[in-house]
Amino acid sequence: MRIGLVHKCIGVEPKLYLSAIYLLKDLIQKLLRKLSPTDTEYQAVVDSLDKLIMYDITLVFDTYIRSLVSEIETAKEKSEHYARSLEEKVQERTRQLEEMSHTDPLTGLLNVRHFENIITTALYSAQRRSEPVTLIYIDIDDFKTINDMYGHQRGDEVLRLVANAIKSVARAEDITVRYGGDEFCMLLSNLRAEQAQELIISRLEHTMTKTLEHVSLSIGIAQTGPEAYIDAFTLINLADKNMYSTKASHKTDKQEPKL
Ligand SMILES: Nc1nc2c(ncn2[C@@H]2O[C@H](COP(=O)(O)OP(=O)(O)OP(=O)(O)O)[C@@H](O)[C@H]2O)c(=O)[nH]1
Repeated sequence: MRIGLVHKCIGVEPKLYLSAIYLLKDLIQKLLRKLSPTDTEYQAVVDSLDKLIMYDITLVFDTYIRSLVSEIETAKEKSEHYARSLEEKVQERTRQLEEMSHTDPLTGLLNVRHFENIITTALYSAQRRSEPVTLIYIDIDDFKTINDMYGHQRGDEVLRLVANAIKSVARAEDITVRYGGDEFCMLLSNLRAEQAQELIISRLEHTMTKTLEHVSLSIGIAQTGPEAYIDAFTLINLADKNMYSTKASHKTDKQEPKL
């Protein structure tokens, strides 16, 4: 008995199979006609032959169709799998692009554009919870001289090292930003200025002495809340102003940065 799957595998089309089997039936009928002694006997054998051929056709077509259905299902599964992996890739790429658009490529800290988008929301959240927020403004002293004396590449390395020091002292909930060329900000949630001095700034200065001993930072600090709140712009300006006071005091005993 022929099996549809085999027909399919060897590429026999259903119409070819049908024409072959009808040709065979015709030949057998002609032979039976000659061999049968009576019409009744001939008709009985032809009826049996018809049933046998019908059985064969049914079997062949059943297996043929089943094999086609299974092929379609496999193709469907493959295309669904492809669509799923494509969707995952698009999602991952979108996440990466979003992260890139929020991040400063040199230091990996948040960029100023994204910071300006999120600081107001952060302050509103703190106000809703009646929590203090402290902003630290950091500027590298004489960074231009570092570039001039040691080259732009070394300057970039210093920026990365300062950023790493900032990241290493920040808590998970803090926002760390490259604010401009050699300027950085840290927005510290639920922390007062005195606590920030103790917990963050002193640790940052300690880390700096270990990694970049002769590079000094000017740091300004400003707090808002929990009694009254100022807006983001005023908070940044206040910390910046305080940073400049520190810088002015650093300028009085100025030394060249050594790397
Ligand atoms: N290597 C490097 N330099 C940069 C980058 N962005 C800005 N700068 C340089 O940073 C320098 C900042 O110089 P200033 O604003 O004069 O600051 P400063 O020399 O630190 O002086 P003070 O702030 O007064 O201590 C400029 O010379 C910029 O060209 C950067 O991505 N990489």
